[in-house]
Amino acid sequence: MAILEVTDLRKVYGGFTAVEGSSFEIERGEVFGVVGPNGAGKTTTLKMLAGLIEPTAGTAVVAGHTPGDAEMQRQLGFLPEESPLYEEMTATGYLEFFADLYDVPGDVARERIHDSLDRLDLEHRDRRIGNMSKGMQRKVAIARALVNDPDVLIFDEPASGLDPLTTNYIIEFTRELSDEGKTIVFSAHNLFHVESICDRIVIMNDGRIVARGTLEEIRAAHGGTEYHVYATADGSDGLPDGRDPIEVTRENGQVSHLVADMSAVEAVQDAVEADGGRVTDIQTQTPSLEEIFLDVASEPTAEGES
Ligand SMILES: Nc1ncnc2c1ncn2[C@@H]1O[C@H](COP(=O)(O)OP(=O)(O)OP(=O)(O)O)[C@@H](O)[C@H]1O
Repeated sequence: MAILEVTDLRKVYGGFTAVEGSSFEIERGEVFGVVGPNGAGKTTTLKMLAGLIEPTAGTAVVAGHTPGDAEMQRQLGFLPEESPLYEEMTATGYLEFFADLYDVPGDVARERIHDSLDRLDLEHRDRRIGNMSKGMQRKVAIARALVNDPDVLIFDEPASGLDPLTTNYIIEFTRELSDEGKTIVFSAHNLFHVESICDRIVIMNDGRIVARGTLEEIRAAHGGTEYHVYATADGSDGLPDGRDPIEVTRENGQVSHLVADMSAVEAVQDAVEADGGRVTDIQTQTPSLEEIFLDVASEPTAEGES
């Protein structure tokens, strides 16, 4: 069952449309990625989901509640892209203060906060936040999104600008939260992270969703998997009309035929054998999310869906 339902969400700032007609559903327990180039409308979308900005049109429903309603706030944890923290407070003091705002009983709050900070490997918890490094501050901000033990977490760029070790902790922690059943909406520029933890994604460009689905679905819709058929002979002349390989290259006496599907692989095999050769290897070539992203982000935005 969808825990988050977004229908025709739109945001116009003055005369400028930042988000145009976004619709998607997120299932309970999913890690859902929102990716796109700078200015695509990711943060605006996430803030509308979190009830921090009012949509111009459309609706976002989280666990049956509309953003801003008190019960929805209880079910939601939001990590903003840039999180101003109270610099004079210690990490634990700050987190206890936020837990109190959510009416979390003191002993439950302390245990929850220490558990989150242990798992995020945050040292020096009684240091003033203003004296903490950027990575430490980000960990405190993540722990803040968890003080009310929400079912749905919205993480806007959780690991941007952090060193690889801290980034790794944060990505691994996000994965663990998902394993524990949390639903996570996640925006990131690092597509490797998106690829490694998201179940489904939407790619936004100029305020619109331009691709959506699992990575496999998106790959299939944008060229999909291609196959390299390596052989000792070039059978491409013997292929039936319309079955030409995408590309034929020759290297070190081997001929490589690049083709788009398994039936084309079989056609090449038959043609190579008819030419007196044999197939020596078949390898798949799948486009990375980065390649697809560069492709769809450079296309003029004409929404192909919803
Ligand atoms: N308060 C605002 N007033 C006017 N325009 C805004 C406002 N907030 C955002 N925008 C514009 O809306 C567009 C989408 O911004 P948004 O921050 O959602 O993009 P983003 O995809 O999160 O980008 P980034 O990856 O750079 O964080 C941008 O052109 C931005 O300048």
